[in-house]
Amino acid sequence: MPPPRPNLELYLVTDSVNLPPNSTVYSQVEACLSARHPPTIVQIREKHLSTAKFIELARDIYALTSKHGVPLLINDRVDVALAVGCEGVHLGWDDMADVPTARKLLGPEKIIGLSVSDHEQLEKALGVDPTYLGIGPVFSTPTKPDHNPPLGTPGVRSLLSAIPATMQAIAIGGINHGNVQRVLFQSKDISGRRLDGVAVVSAIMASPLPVGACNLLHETINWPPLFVPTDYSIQTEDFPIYRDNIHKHKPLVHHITNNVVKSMSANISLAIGASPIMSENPAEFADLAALPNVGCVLNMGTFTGGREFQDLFLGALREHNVRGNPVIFDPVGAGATSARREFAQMIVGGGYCTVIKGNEGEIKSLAGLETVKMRGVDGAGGEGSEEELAKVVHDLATLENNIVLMTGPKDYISNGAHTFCLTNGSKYQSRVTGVGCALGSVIAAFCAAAPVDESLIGPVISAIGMYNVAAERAEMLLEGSDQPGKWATVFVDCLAAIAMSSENLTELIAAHEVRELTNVGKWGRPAGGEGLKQGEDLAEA
Ligand SMILES: Cc1ncc(COP(=O)(O)OP(=O)(O)O)c(N)n1
Ligand SMILES: Cc1nc(C(=O)O)sc1CCOP(=O)(O)O
Repeated sequence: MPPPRPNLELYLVTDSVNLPPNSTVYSQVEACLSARHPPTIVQIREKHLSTAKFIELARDIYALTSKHGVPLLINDRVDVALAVGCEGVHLGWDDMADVPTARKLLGPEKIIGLSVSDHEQLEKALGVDPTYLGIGPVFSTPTKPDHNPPLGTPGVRSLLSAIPATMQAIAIGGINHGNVQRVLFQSKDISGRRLDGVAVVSAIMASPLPVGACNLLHETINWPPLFVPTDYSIQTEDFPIYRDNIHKHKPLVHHITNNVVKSMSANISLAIGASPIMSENPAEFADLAALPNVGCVLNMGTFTGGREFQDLFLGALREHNVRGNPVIFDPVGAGATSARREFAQMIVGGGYCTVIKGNEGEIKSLAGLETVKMRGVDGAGGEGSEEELAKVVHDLATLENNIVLMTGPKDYISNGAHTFCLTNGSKYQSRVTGVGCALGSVIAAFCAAAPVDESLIGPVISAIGMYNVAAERAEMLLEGSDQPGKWATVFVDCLAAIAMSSENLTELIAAHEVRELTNVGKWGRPAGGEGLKQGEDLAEA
Protein backbone atom coordinates (compact mmCIF):
# COMPACT_ATOMS: atom_id res chain seq x y z
CA MET A 1 0.00 0.00 0.00
CA PRO A 2 1.66 3.28 -1.07
CA PRO A 3 1.62 5.94 1.64
CA PRO A 4 -0.96 8.73 1.16
CA ARG A 5 0.37 11.88 -0.54
CA PRO A 6 -2.19 14.64 0.04
CA ASN A 7 -2.19 18.01 -1.69
CA LEU A 8 -1.00 20.35 1.07
CA GLU A 9 -0.73 23.54 -0.97
CA LEU A 10 -3.28 25.57 1.01
CA TYR A 11 -3.92 23.95 4.35
CA LEU A 12 -6.74 25.39 6.48
CA VAL A 13 -6.61 24.84 10.24
CA THR A 14 -9.81 25.88 12.00
CA ASP A 15 -10.16 28.03 15.08
CA SER A 16 -13.30 28.92 17.03
CA VAL A 17 -11.69 31.75 19.02
CA ASN A 18 -11.20 34.55 16.51
CA LEU A 19 -14.19 34.16 14.22
CA PRO A 20 -15.72 37.24 12.62
CA PRO A 21 -19.17 38.28 13.93
CA ASN A 22 -22.15 36.07 12.99
CA SER A 23 -20.06 33.16 11.82
CA THR A 24 -19.17 29.71 13.11
CA VAL A 25 -16.40 27.24 12.37
CA TYR A 26 -18.91 25.37 10.23
CA SER A 27 -20.03 28.45 8.26
CA GLN A 28 -16.44 29.55 7.62
CA VAL A 29 -15.41 26.09 6.36
CA GLU A 30 -18.57 25.84 4.27
CA ALA A 31 -17.82 29.21 2.66
CA CYS A 32 -14.18 28.27 1.98
CA LEU A 33 -15.18 25.06 0.26
CA SER A 34 -17.38 27.03 -2.13
CA ALA A 35 -14.43 29.24 -3.18
CA ARG A 36 -13.00 29.09 -6.69
CA HIS A 37 -9.80 27.96 -5.00
CA PRO A 38 -10.79 26.14 -1.82
CA PRO A 39 -8.27 24.87 0.73
CA THR A 40 -6.68 21.64 -0.45
CA ILE A 41 -6.89 20.10 3.04
CA VAL A 42 -8.69 21.02 6.29
CA GLN A 43 -7.81 20.32 9.91
CA ILE A 44 -10.28 20.82 12.76
CA ARG A 45 -8.43 22.25 15.74
CA GLU A 46 -10.59 22.55 18.85
CA LYS A 47 -9.02 22.85 22.27
CA HIS A 48 -12.06 23.24 24.50
CA LEU A 49 -14.87 21.07 23.12
CA SER A 50 -16.10 17.95 24.91
CA THR A 51 -15.49 14.71 23.02
CA ALA A 52 -19.18 14.45 22.08
CA LYS A 53 -19.33 18.02 20.77
CA PHE A 54 -16.01 17.60 18.95
CA ILE A 55 -17.29 14.47 17.19
CA GLU A 56 -20.55 16.22 16.29
CA LEU A 57 -18.73 19.19 14.74
CA ALA A 58 -16.24 16.93 12.97
CA ARG A 59 -19.06 14.79 11.48
CA ASP A 60 -20.84 17.87 10.17
CA ILE A 61 -17.68 19.25 8.61
CA TYR A 62 -16.69 15.85 7.24
CA ALA A 63 -20.00 15.76 5.36
CA LEU A 64 -18.97 19.04 3.72
CA THR A 65 -15.34 18.20 2.98
CA SER A 66 -16.17 14.77 1.54
CA LYS A 67 -18.68 16.40 -0.81
CA HIS A 68 -15.86 18.59 -2.14
CA GLY A 69 -13.23 15.85 -2.16
CA VAL A 70 -11.05 17.70 0.36
CA PRO A 71 -9.33 15.57 3.04
CA LEU A 72 -10.22 16.31 6.68
CA LEU A 73 -7.80 15.85 9.57
CA ILE A 74 -8.38 16.15 13.31
CA ASN A 75 -5.93 17.98 15.54
CA ASP A 76 -4.55 15.91 18.43
CA ARG A 77 -7.49 13.48 18.79
CA VAL A 78 -7.09 10.06 17.17
CA ASP A 79 -10.30 8.95 18.93
CA VAL A 80 -12.32 11.68 17.20
CA ALA A 81 -10.78 10.84 13.81
CA LEU A 82 -11.70 7.17 14.33
CA ALA A 83 -15.24 8.04 15.36
CA VAL A 84 -15.74 10.22 12.28
CA GLY A 85 -13.81 8.05 9.82
CA CYS A 86 -12.09 11.07 8.24
CA GLU A 87 -8.76 11.05 6.44
CA GLY A 88 -6.41 11.41 9.41
CA VAL A 89 -4.90 13.42 12.25
CA HIS A 90 -2.31 16.07 12.98
CA LEU A 91 -0.24 15.38 16.08
CA GLY A 92 2.10 17.37 18.29
CA TRP A 93 4.56 16.13 20.85
CA ASP A 94 2.20 16.39 23.85
CA ASP A 95 -0.74 14.66 22.21
CA MET A 96 -2.59 11.53 23.32
CA ALA A 97 -1.00 9.28 20.72
CA ASP A 98 2.43 9.15 19.18
CA VAL A 99 2.77 8.54 15.44
CA PRO A 100 3.38 4.73 15.60
CA THR A 101 0.38 4.27 17.90
CA ALA A 102 -1.79 6.49 15.72
CA ARG A 103 -0.64 4.55 12.64
CA LYS A 104 -1.61 1.28 14.31
CA LEU A 105 -5.03 2.63 15.27
CA LEU A 106 -5.78 4.41 12.00
CA GLY A 107 -4.21 2.04 9.47
CA PRO A 108 -1.76 2.56 6.59
CA GLU A 109 -4.03 4.67 4.35
CA LYS A 110 -4.64 7.52 6.75
CA ILE A 111 -2.76 10.80 6.80
CA ILE A 112 -0.72 11.50 9.93
CA GLY A 113 0.90 14.93 10.25
CA LEU A 114 3.46 15.82 12.90
CA SER A 115 4.71 19.20 14.13
CA VAL A 116 8.41 20.06 14.24
CA SER A 117 10.01 23.18 15.69
CA ASP A 118 13.70 22.33 15.81
CA HIS A 119 16.30 19.87 14.58
CA GLU A 120 16.02 17.67 17.65
CA GLN A 121 12.30 17.14 17.04
CA LEU A 122 12.97 16.68 13.36
CA GLU A 123 15.44 13.88 13.98
CA LYS A 124 12.88 12.06 16.14
CA ALA A 125 10.10 12.79 13.65
CA LEU A 126 12.01 11.25 10.75
CA GLY A 127 12.34 8.06 12.79
CA VAL A 128 8.56 7.60 13.11
CA ASP A 129 7.69 8.28 9.48
CA PRO A 130 4.63 10.58 9.51
CA THR A 131 2.89 11.46 6.23
CA TYR A 132 4.02 15.09 6.41
CA LEU A 133 5.70 17.52 8.76
CA GLY A 134 4.27 20.86 9.93
CA ILE A 135 7.21 23.24 10.48
CA GLY A 136 6.52 26.16 12.78
CA PRO A 137 6.04 28.72 13.86
CA VAL A 138 7.54 30.71 11.02
CA PHE A 139 6.53 33.97 12.68
CA SER A 140 5.16 34.81 16.09
CA THR A 141 1.39 34.38 16.14
CA PRO A 142 -1.34 35.22 18.67
CA THR A 143 -3.35 32.21 17.47
CA LYS A 144 -1.12 29.84 19.46
CA PRO A 145 0.04 31.77 22.53
CA ASP A 146 2.20 28.85 23.73
CA HIS A 147 4.10 28.54 20.45
CA ASN A 148 7.81 27.75 20.25
CA PRO A 149 10.29 30.52 19.33
CA PRO A 150 9.70 31.76 15.76
CA LEU A 151 11.98 30.16 13.19
CA GLY A 152 11.91 32.90 10.56
CA THR A 153 12.41 31.79 6.99
CA PRO A 154 16.07 30.83 7.61
CA GLY A 155 14.95 28.45 10.37
CA VAL A 156 12.35 26.88 8.11
CA ARG A 157 14.94 26.52 5.35
CA SER A 158 17.41 24.90 7.71
CA LEU A 159 14.82 22.28 8.78
CA LEU A 160 13.57 21.79 5.25
CA SER A 161 17.04 21.01 3.96
CA ALA A 162 17.28 18.14 6.46
CA ILE A 163 13.96 16.57 5.35
CA PRO A 164 14.19 13.91 2.65
CA ALA A 165 12.48 14.79 -0.63
CA THR A 166 10.10 11.87 -0.15
CA MET A 167 8.55 13.42 2.94
CA GLN A 168 6.11 16.28 2.51
CA ALA A 169 6.51 19.43 4.60
CA ILE A 170 4.49 22.58 5.16
CA ALA A 171 5.05 25.72 7.25
CA ILE A 172 2.67 27.28 9.78
CA GLY A 173 2.55 30.33 12.02
CA GLY A 174 1.80 33.94 11.14
CA ILE A 175 1.39 33.25 7.43
CA ASN A 176 -0.98 35.41 5.39
CA HIS A 177 -1.38 36.58 1.82
CA GLY A 178 1.11 39.38 2.38
CA ASN A 179 3.99 37.15 3.35
CA VAL A 180 3.17 33.76 1.86
CA GLN A 181 5.15 34.26 -1.30
CA ARG A 182 8.18 35.33 0.64
CA VAL A 183 7.85 32.35 2.99
CA LEU A 184 7.76 29.95 0.04
CA PHE A 185 10.55 31.75 -1.80
CA GLN A 186 12.96 32.28 1.06
CA SER A 187 12.54 28.87 2.62
CA LYS A 188 13.63 27.14 -0.58
CA ASP A 189 16.97 25.51 0.12
CA ILE A 190 20.06 25.52 -2.02
CA SER A 191 19.18 22.19 -3.65
CA GLY A 192 15.76 23.55 -4.68
CA ARG A 193 13.88 21.69 -1.93
CA ARG A 194 10.74 23.67 -1.25
CA LEU A 195 7.70 23.58 0.99
CA ASP A 196 4.74 21.51 -0.21
CA GLY A 197 2.35 24.14 1.10
CA VAL A 198 1.42 26.49 3.89
CA ALA A 199 -1.03 26.14 6.76
CA VAL A 200 -3.03 29.13 7.93
CA VAL A 201 -5.53 29.72 10.71
CA SER A 202 -6.41 33.39 11.21
CA ALA A 203 -5.70 34.47 7.61
CA ILE A 204 -8.88 32.57 6.68
CA MET A 205 -10.79 31.79 9.86
CA ALA A 206 -10.72 35.38 11.21
CA SER A 207 -11.59 36.88 7.84
CA PRO A 208 -15.08 38.28 7.26
CA LEU A 209 -14.50 37.29 3.61
CA PRO A 210 -13.19 33.71 3.83
CA VAL A 211 -13.89 32.96 0.15
CA GLY A 212 -11.83 35.97 -0.93
CA ALA A 213 -9.12 35.02 1.56
CA CYS A 214 -8.83 31.50 0.04
CA ASN A 215 -8.76 32.80 -3.52
CA LEU A 216 -6.21 35.48 -2.68
CA LEU A 217 -3.95 33.01 -0.88
CA HIS A 218 -4.19 30.59 -3.78
CA GLU A 219 -3.38 33.30 -6.29
CA THR A 220 -0.50 34.64 -4.24
CA ILE A 221 0.96 31.17 -3.77
CA ASN A 222 0.74 30.56 -7.51
CA TRP A 223 1.78 33.96 -8.78
CA PRO A 224 4.94 34.17 -10.78
CA PRO A 225 7.43 35.18 -8.14
CA LEU A 226 7.41 38.84 -7.18
CA PHE A 227 11.09 38.44 -6.74
CA VAL A 228 13.36 38.53 -9.69
CA PRO A 229 14.91 35.46 -11.26
CA THR A 230 18.44 35.20 -9.95
CA ASP A 231 19.96 33.69 -13.07
CA TYR A 232 20.55 37.03 -14.70
CA SER A 233 23.68 38.90 -15.61
CA ILE A 234 24.15 42.61 -16.29
CA GLN A 235 23.98 44.46 -19.58
CA THR A 236 26.25 47.43 -19.16
CA GLU A 237 24.52 49.23 -22.02
CA ASP A 238 21.41 49.41 -19.81
CA PHE A 239 23.14 51.58 -17.19
CA PRO A 240 21.92 54.87 -18.72
CA ILE A 241 18.37 53.49 -18.84
CA TYR A 242 18.45 52.78 -15.11
CA ARG A 243 19.56 56.37 -14.48
CA ASP A 244 16.92 57.76 -16.87
CA ASN A 245 14.22 55.75 -15.07
CA ILE A 246 14.90 57.91 -12.03
CA HIS A 247 14.03 61.05 -13.98
CA LYS A 248 11.00 59.35 -15.47
CA HIS A 249 9.55 57.91 -12.26
CA LYS A 250 10.95 60.17 -9.53
CA PRO A 251 11.04 57.33 -7.00
CA LEU A 252 10.24 57.91 -3.36
CA VAL A 253 12.77 56.55 -0.90
CA HIS A 254 11.26 55.80 2.48
CA HIS A 255 14.08 55.92 5.03
CA ILE A 256 14.21 54.54 8.50
CA THR A 257 17.79 55.47 9.01
CA ASN A 258 20.20 56.58 11.63
CA ASN A 259 20.24 60.06 13.06
CA VAL A 260 23.82 60.73 12.03
CA VAL A 261 23.13 60.33 8.30
CA LYS A 262 19.58 61.57 7.76
CA SER A 263 20.50 64.88 6.22
CA MET A 264 23.22 63.39 3.99
CA SER A 265 20.81 60.67 2.78
CA ALA A 266 18.10 63.23 2.01
CA ASN A 267 20.51 65.50 0.12
CA ILE A 268 21.93 62.64 -1.91
CA SER A 269 18.46 61.36 -2.79
CA LEU A 270 17.52 64.82 -4.03
CA ALA A 271 20.80 65.18 -5.92
CA ILE A 272 19.99 62.16 -8.09
CA GLY A 273 16.37 63.18 -8.70
CA ALA A 274 14.64 60.95 -6.12
CA SER A 275 12.37 62.09 -3.27
CA PRO A 276 13.40 61.21 0.26
CA ILE A 277 10.99 60.76 3.15
CA MET A 278 12.15 60.01 6.68
CA SER A 279 9.12 58.39 8.27
CA GLU A 280 9.27 56.51 11.53
CA ASN A 281 5.53 56.56 12.09
CA PRO A 282 4.09 53.06 11.55
CA ALA A 283 0.64 54.59 11.00
CA GLU A 284 1.76 55.82 7.57
CA PHE A 285 3.83 52.84 6.39
CA ALA A 286 0.98 51.12 4.53
CA ASP A 287 0.09 54.35 2.67
CA LEU A 288 3.71 55.04 1.77
CA ALA A 289 4.28 51.50 0.57
CA ALA A 290 1.22 51.68 -1.67
CA LEU A 291 2.58 54.62 -3.70
CA PRO A 292 4.13 53.87 -7.10
CA ASN A 293 7.93 53.51 -7.43
CA VAL A 294 8.76 53.34 -3.76
CA GLY A 295 11.92 51.91 -2.25
CA CYS A 296 12.76 51.55 1.40
CA VAL A 297 16.05 51.94 3.26
CA LEU A 298 16.27 50.23 6.64
CA ASN A 299 19.44 51.32 8.36
CA MET A 300 19.94 50.22 11.96
CA GLY A 301 22.81 52.60 12.72
CA THR A 302 21.22 54.32 15.71
CA PHE A 303 20.37 51.00 17.29
CA THR A 304 18.22 51.62 20.35
CA GLY A 305 16.97 48.05 20.55
CA GLY A 306 13.80 47.19 22.40
CA ARG A 307 10.34 46.29 21.24
CA GLU A 308 9.50 49.64 19.70
CA PHE A 309 12.62 49.64 17.52
CA GLN A 310 11.92 46.08 16.42
CA ASP A 311 8.27 46.84 15.58
CA LEU A 312 9.36 49.88 13.59
CA PHE A 313 11.68 47.89 11.34
CA LEU A 314 9.46 44.83 11.03
CA GLY A 315 6.39 46.99 10.40
CA ALA A 316 8.05 48.83 7.51
CA LEU A 317 9.50 45.62 6.14
CA ARG A 318 6.08 43.95 6.18
CA GLU A 319 4.30 46.80 4.39
CA HIS A 320 6.96 47.13 1.68
CA ASN A 321 7.11 43.35 1.23
CA VAL A 322 3.33 43.20 0.80
CA ARG A 323 3.66 45.66 -2.09
CA GLY A 324 6.78 44.02 -3.54
CA ASN A 325 8.82 47.21 -3.06
CA PRO A 326 12.61 46.95 -2.95
CA VAL A 327 13.99 47.06 0.58
CA ILE A 328 17.66 47.88 1.16
CA PHE A 329 18.79 46.68 4.56
CA ASP A 330 21.95 48.16 6.07
CA PRO A 331 22.89 46.13 9.16
CA VAL A 332 25.11 48.89 10.55
CA GLY A 333 27.40 47.62 13.27
CA ALA A 334 26.22 44.01 13.02
CA GLY A 335 29.86 43.01 13.35
CA ALA A 336 30.42 45.18 16.40
CA THR A 337 28.08 43.80 19.08
CA SER A 338 26.08 40.63 19.55
CA ALA A 339 22.87 42.62 20.22
CA ARG A 340 23.19 44.24 16.80
CA ARG A 341 24.01 40.92 15.12
CA GLU A 342 20.93 39.27 16.64
CA PHE A 343 18.73 42.18 15.61
CA ALA A 344 20.08 42.12 12.06
CA GLN A 345 19.46 38.38 11.84
CA MET A 346 15.94 38.87 13.13
CA ILE A 347 15.24 41.45 10.40
CA VAL A 348 16.61 39.22 7.66
CA GLY A 349 14.58 36.29 9.01
CA GLY A 350 11.44 38.37 9.51
CA GLY A 351 11.00 39.69 6.00
CA TYR A 352 12.47 39.89 2.52
CA CYS A 353 15.37 42.29 2.13
CA THR A 354 15.90 42.81 -1.60
CA VAL A 355 19.45 44.04 -1.03
CA ILE A 356 21.59 43.54 2.04
CA LYS A 357 24.34 46.15 2.03
CA GLY A 358 27.15 46.25 4.53
CA ASN A 359 30.87 46.41 5.11
CA GLU A 360 33.02 43.33 5.53
CA GLY A 361 32.31 42.96 9.26
CA GLU A 362 28.57 43.38 8.83
CA ILE A 363 28.18 40.97 5.94
CA LYS A 364 30.41 38.35 7.53
CA SER A 365 28.47 38.66 10.75
CA LEU A 366 25.15 38.15 8.94
CA ALA A 367 26.64 35.18 7.13
CA GLY A 368 27.34 33.65 10.55
CA LEU A 369 31.10 33.91 10.15
CA GLU A 370 33.62 35.05 12.67
CA THR A 371 33.71 38.77 12.17
CA VAL A 372 36.64 41.01 11.56
CA LYS A 373 37.33 43.10 14.63
CA MET A 374 35.27 46.28 14.69
CA ARG A 375 35.59 48.91 17.37
CA GLY A 376 32.58 50.85 16.20
CA VAL A 377 30.11 50.89 13.39
CA ASP A 378 32.33 52.49 10.79
CA GLY A 379 33.61 50.46 7.91
CA ALA A 380 36.07 47.74 8.67
CA GLY A 381 37.34 46.38 5.43
CA GLY A 382 40.12 45.09 3.36
CA GLU A 383 41.00 42.21 5.64
CA GLY A 384 39.83 39.35 3.46
CA SER A 385 41.17 38.28 0.08
CA GLU A 386 39.12 38.83 -3.08
CA GLU A 387 38.50 35.12 -3.24
CA GLU A 388 37.24 34.96 0.33
CA LEU A 389 35.07 38.07 0.24
CA ALA A 390 33.45 37.25 -3.10
CA LYS A 391 32.53 33.83 -1.77
CA VAL A 392 31.00 35.24 1.43
CA VAL A 393 28.84 37.60 -0.62
CA HIS A 394 27.91 34.89 -3.12
CA ASP A 395 26.99 32.39 -0.40
CA LEU A 396 24.86 34.84 1.57
CA ALA A 397 23.02 35.95 -1.59
CA THR A 398 22.41 32.31 -2.49
CA LEU A 399 21.10 31.59 0.98
CA GLU A 400 18.83 34.62 1.08
CA ASN A 401 17.74 34.51 -2.58
CA ASN A 402 18.50 38.21 -2.83
CA ILE A 403 21.31 40.63 -3.70
CA VAL A 404 24.19 41.14 -1.29
CA LEU A 405 26.62 44.05 -1.50
CA MET A 406 29.82 44.22 0.53
CA THR A 407 31.35 47.68 0.39
CA GLY A 408 35.01 48.43 0.98
CA PRO A 409 38.14 49.22 -0.99
CA LYS A 410 36.56 46.89 -3.55
CA ASP A 411 32.80 46.41 -3.69
CA TYR A 412 31.46 42.87 -4.12
CA ILE A 413 27.93 42.31 -5.38
CA SER A 414 26.17 39.00 -5.92
CA ASN A 415 22.71 37.66 -6.62
CA GLY A 416 23.87 34.09 -6.10
CA ALA A 417 24.09 33.37 -9.82
CA HIS A 418 26.44 36.21 -10.75
CA THR A 419 29.08 37.90 -8.64
CA PHE A 420 30.76 41.18 -9.53
CA CYS A 421 33.62 43.24 -8.21
CA LEU A 422 33.81 47.03 -8.61
CA THR A 423 37.10 48.71 -7.94
CA ASN A 424 36.28 52.38 -8.45
CA GLY A 425 35.66 54.92 -5.70
CA SER A 426 37.52 57.33 -3.46
CA LYS A 427 39.40 57.05 -0.17
CA TYR A 428 37.17 59.85 1.12
CA GLN A 429 34.09 57.61 1.03
CA SER A 430 35.14 56.05 4.32
CA ARG A 431 36.24 59.35 5.85
CA VAL A 432 32.97 61.27 5.78
CA THR A 433 30.11 60.03 7.95
CA GLY A 434 26.98 59.23 6.04
CA VAL A 435 28.49 58.68 2.60
CA GLY A 436 28.43 54.89 2.98
CA CYS A 437 24.89 54.88 4.36
CA ALA A 438 23.57 57.25 1.69
CA LEU A 439 24.62 54.78 -1.01
CA GLY A 440 21.63 52.76 0.25
CA SER A 441 19.34 55.65 -0.76
CA VAL A 442 20.77 55.67 -4.30
CA ILE A 443 20.43 51.90 -4.63
CA ALA A 444 16.84 52.09 -3.34
CA ALA A 445 16.04 54.81 -5.89
CA PHE A 446 17.55 52.83 -8.80
CA CYS A 447 15.66 49.68 -7.77
CA ALA A 448 12.35 51.49 -7.19
CA ALA A 449 12.58 53.14 -10.60
CA ALA A 450 13.29 49.84 -12.41
CA PRO A 451 10.43 47.91 -14.06
CA VAL A 452 8.84 45.54 -11.55
CA ASP A 453 9.72 42.35 -13.38
CA GLU A 454 13.34 43.33 -13.94
CA SER A 455 16.30 41.69 -12.28
CA LEU A 456 17.71 44.29 -9.91
CA ILE A 457 21.39 43.39 -10.13
CA GLY A 458 21.84 45.77 -13.10
CA PRO A 459 20.24 48.77 -11.33
CA VAL A 460 22.22 47.98 -8.16
CA ILE A 461 25.55 47.89 -10.01
CA SER A 462 24.83 51.05 -11.97
CA ALA A 463 23.86 52.85 -8.74
CA ILE A 464 27.14 51.86 -7.07
CA GLY A 465 29.16 52.56 -10.20
CA MET A 466 27.69 56.04 -10.62
CA TYR A 467 28.22 56.82 -6.94
CA ASN A 468 31.86 55.74 -7.09
CA VAL A 469 32.55 57.69 -10.29
CA ALA A 470 31.20 60.85 -8.60
CA ALA A 471 33.38 60.14 -5.55
CA GLU A 472 36.48 59.86 -7.77
CA ARG A 473 35.66 63.04 -9.66
CA ALA A 474 35.24 64.97 -6.42
CA GLU A 475 38.60 63.73 -5.21
CA MET A 476 40.25 64.75 -8.48
CA LEU A 477 38.81 68.25 -8.16
CA LEU A 478 40.60 68.66 -4.80
CA GLU A 479 43.87 68.25 -6.69
CA GLY A 480 45.67 66.31 -3.99
CA SER A 481 44.78 68.47 -0.99
CA ASP A 482 43.43 66.62 2.07
CA GLN A 483 39.98 68.18 2.58
CA PRO A 484 37.31 65.67 3.58
CA GLY A 485 34.77 68.37 4.41
CA LYS A 486 35.17 70.06 1.06
CA TRP A 487 35.19 66.70 -0.68
CA ALA A 488 31.73 65.88 0.78
CA THR A 489 30.23 69.04 -0.71
CA VAL A 490 31.95 68.59 -4.06
CA PHE A 491 30.88 64.94 -4.11
CA VAL A 492 27.17 65.82 -3.85
CA ASP A 493 27.62 68.30 -6.70
CA CYS A 494 29.47 65.73 -8.85
CA LEU A 495 26.80 63.14 -8.15
CA ALA A 496 24.04 65.56 -9.14
CA ALA A 497 25.96 66.47 -12.30
CA ILE A 498 26.38 62.84 -13.39
CA ALA A 499 22.86 61.84 -12.35
CA MET A 500 21.25 64.70 -14.24
CA SER A 501 23.58 64.77 -17.24
CA SER A 502 23.49 62.89 -20.50
CA GLU A 503 27.03 61.58 -20.00
CA ASN A 504 27.23 57.96 -21.04
CA LEU A 505 26.97 56.04 -17.78
CA THR A 506 28.02 52.81 -19.47
CA GLU A 507 31.32 54.31 -20.51
CA LEU A 508 31.81 56.08 -17.20
CA ILE A 509 31.35 52.93 -15.17
CA ALA A 510 32.84 50.44 -17.56
CA ALA A 511 35.92 52.63 -17.86
CA HIS A 512 36.51 51.56 -14.30
CA GLU A 513 36.70 47.95 -13.46
CA VAL A 514 33.39 46.08 -13.27
CA ARG A 515 34.41 42.47 -13.34
CA GLU A 516 32.27 39.40 -13.19
CA LEU A 517 33.88 36.73 -11.05
CA THR A 518 32.99 33.28 -12.30
CA ASN A 519 32.56 29.99 -10.48
CA VAL A 520 32.63 31.81 -7.15
CA GLY A 521 30.36 29.17 -5.61
CA LYS A 522 33.02 26.56 -6.19
CA TRP A 523 35.90 28.51 -4.73
CA GLY A 524 37.62 26.90 -1.82
CA ARG A 525 35.64 23.67 -1.99
CA PRO A 526 38.04 20.97 -0.94
CA ALA A 527 35.99 17.89 -1.93
CA GLY A 528 37.23 15.66 -4.72
CA GLY A 529 39.84 18.13 -5.85
CA GLU A 530 37.02 20.19 -7.40
CA GLY A 531 37.83 23.31 -5.45
CA LEU A 532 39.07 26.07 -7.69
CA LYS A 533 41.64 28.68 -6.97
CA GLN A 534 41.03 32.28 -7.80
CA GLY A 535 43.53 32.37 -10.63
CA GLU A 536 41.83 29.43 -12.30
CA ASP A 537 38.38 30.82 -12.60
CA LEU A 538 38.53 34.57 -12.41
CA ALA A 539 37.31 35.71 -15.76
CA GLU A 540 37.03 39.33 -16.69
CA ALA A 541 33.69 40.16 -18.19
C1 LIG B 1 -0.44 21.77 9.97
C2 LIG B 1 -0.17 21.97 11.41
N1 LIG B 1 1.10 22.14 11.82
C3 LIG B 1 1.37 22.33 13.12
C4 LIG B 1 0.34 22.31 14.05
C5 LIG B 1 0.63 22.46 15.50
O1 LIG B 1 0.27 21.28 16.16
P1 LIG B 1 0.65 21.04 17.71
O2 LIG B 1 2.12 21.13 17.86
O3 LIG B 1 -0.02 19.79 18.11
O4 LIG B 1 0.00 22.24 18.45
P2 LIG B 1 -1.55 22.47 18.61
O5 LIG B 1 -2.14 22.70 17.27
O6 LIG B 1 -2.10 21.26 19.24
O7 LIG B 1 -1.63 23.69 19.47
C6 LIG B 1 -0.96 22.12 13.58
N2 LIG B 1 -2.01 22.08 14.41
N3 LIG B 1 -1.18 21.94 12.26
C1 LIG C 1 -1.76 25.85 15.14
C2 LIG C 1 -0.39 26.40 15.09
N1 LIG C 1 0.71 25.62 15.20
C3 LIG C 1 1.83 26.30 15.15
C4 LIG C 1 3.16 25.72 15.28
O1 LIG C 1 4.15 26.46 15.35
O2 LIG C 1 3.25 24.51 15.31
S1 LIG C 1 1.58 27.96 14.95
C5 LIG C 1 -0.09 27.72 14.93
C6 LIG C 1 -1.06 28.82 14.76
C7 LIG C 1 -1.04 29.44 13.39
O3 LIG C 1 -2.02 30.40 13.35
P1 LIG C 1 -2.00 31.64 12.34
O4 LIG C 1 -2.06 31.10 10.97
O5 LIG C 1 -3.25 32.41 12.72
O6 LIG C 1 -0.77 32.42 12.65
